[in-house]
Amino acid sequence: MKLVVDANIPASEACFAEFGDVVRLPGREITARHLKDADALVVRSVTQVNQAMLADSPVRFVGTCTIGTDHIDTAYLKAREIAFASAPGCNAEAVVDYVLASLLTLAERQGWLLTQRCVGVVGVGNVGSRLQARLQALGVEVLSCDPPRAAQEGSAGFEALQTLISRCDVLCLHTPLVTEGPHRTRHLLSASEINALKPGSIVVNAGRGDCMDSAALAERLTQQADLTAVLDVWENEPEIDPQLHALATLATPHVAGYSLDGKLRGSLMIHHALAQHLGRQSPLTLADICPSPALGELTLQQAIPTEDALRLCMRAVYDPRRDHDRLAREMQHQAIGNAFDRCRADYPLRREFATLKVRLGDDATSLAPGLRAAGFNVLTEA
Ligand SMILES: NC(=O)c1ccc[n+]([C@@H]2O[C@H](COP(=O)([O-])OP(=O)(O)OC[C@H]3O[C@@H](n4cnc5c(N)ncnc54)[C@H](O)[C@@H]3O)[C@@H](O)[C@H]2O)c1
Ligand SMILES: O=C(O)[C@H](O)[C@H](O)COP(=O)(O)O
Repeated sequence: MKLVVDANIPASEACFAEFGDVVRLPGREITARHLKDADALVVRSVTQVNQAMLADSPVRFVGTCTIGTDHIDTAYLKAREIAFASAPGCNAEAVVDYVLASLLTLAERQGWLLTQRCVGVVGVGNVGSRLQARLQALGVEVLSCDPPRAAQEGSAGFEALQTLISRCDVLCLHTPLVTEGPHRTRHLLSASEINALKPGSIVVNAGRGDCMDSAALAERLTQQADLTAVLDVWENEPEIDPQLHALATLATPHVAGYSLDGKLRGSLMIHHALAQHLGRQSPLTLADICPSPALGELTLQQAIPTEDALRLCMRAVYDPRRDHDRLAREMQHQAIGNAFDRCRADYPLRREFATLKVRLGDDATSLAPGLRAAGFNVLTEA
């Protein structure tokens, strides 16, 4: 059996070599030519998997080690009866870490407290629901918008997008790219929504770049300069708009979900899906392929303001300014697309908040609820 696997998938040997010969290729370079004698294809989000790719191929299984599936023509796979699996939720915790870390960074820079802000979450799925839960546990007011869920489950607990736009200080987009049907998300935030955002508000996009009209956002940021933009995803990746890049306060190269834990969960979920497709059972677990974190534990001995403690612990694990700075630096030395992809391919090791044990001394136990709410693994002396 021959498997073509994106070279940016970690643990591909541990997860896929037992099934056959693994050919690793850069995801953007995989073409129909490579699949002429392949039985399985395992990708991430940068490989377009469609009829052009698979028409002349014997591939019977396609897996994507990602949450998003907009790069896969699932209707074509279904018509050809090619098995398909994705990795829902694999990196959702990492995206929530990214959003919390970005907001805590802006709070420090702009002089406000997270608990003073109302946050709108658009798209309350694996990512959005976890974000909502962590923010609410921290005492932050959250308004949620998810029309597909509201249609299925009833409208209680969900608001209209316009309500979030008019009431929230922070608007976080966590929608998939949906181009057809009643709940399309392409340019969900178009010029009219972007222009209606409250002056001084923050807009975060860690869903898909196409969910927001980049030109309209660039226009508002240029003309009024009264918004703060945190952008991890972009229209036309990797050839992102340099003007919008320069206007965003935090601008990262689609790495919100790039924790090692999240990527490995994605590899593992597709490993199990392929095993099942082949009628096998596999005992492989995350613990088998995921190393212990470099920083396992830290101790806080004195109570300090909660959000300072959150920043301290967060920065011991992940600081989004590092990803912002690196993209800006790489863009000075090479073409934008190369810079964007290089930052993703050579991504430094990053772990999730939950991997850090935070030990609290007797004088710091009041910090326990806030640190737990933010996702850290809190240990108290008692
Ligand atoms: N930046 C990153 O690194 C990164 C990482 C993971 C996921 N993502 C993106 O984030 C998206 C969301 O991830 P998820 O795991 O929460 O997916 P999910 O499928 O679990 O949840 C998506 C939610 O969006 C809702 N939704 C769909 N259309 C909507 C609309 N028009 N308005 C409001 N809500 C709508 C759905 O009902 C669903 O609840 C993914 O599809 C992916 O594109 C990005
Ligand atoms: O959909 C997802 O899971 C995320 O967007 C993921 O982080 C994409 O990563 P990539 O496939 O581009 O490496």
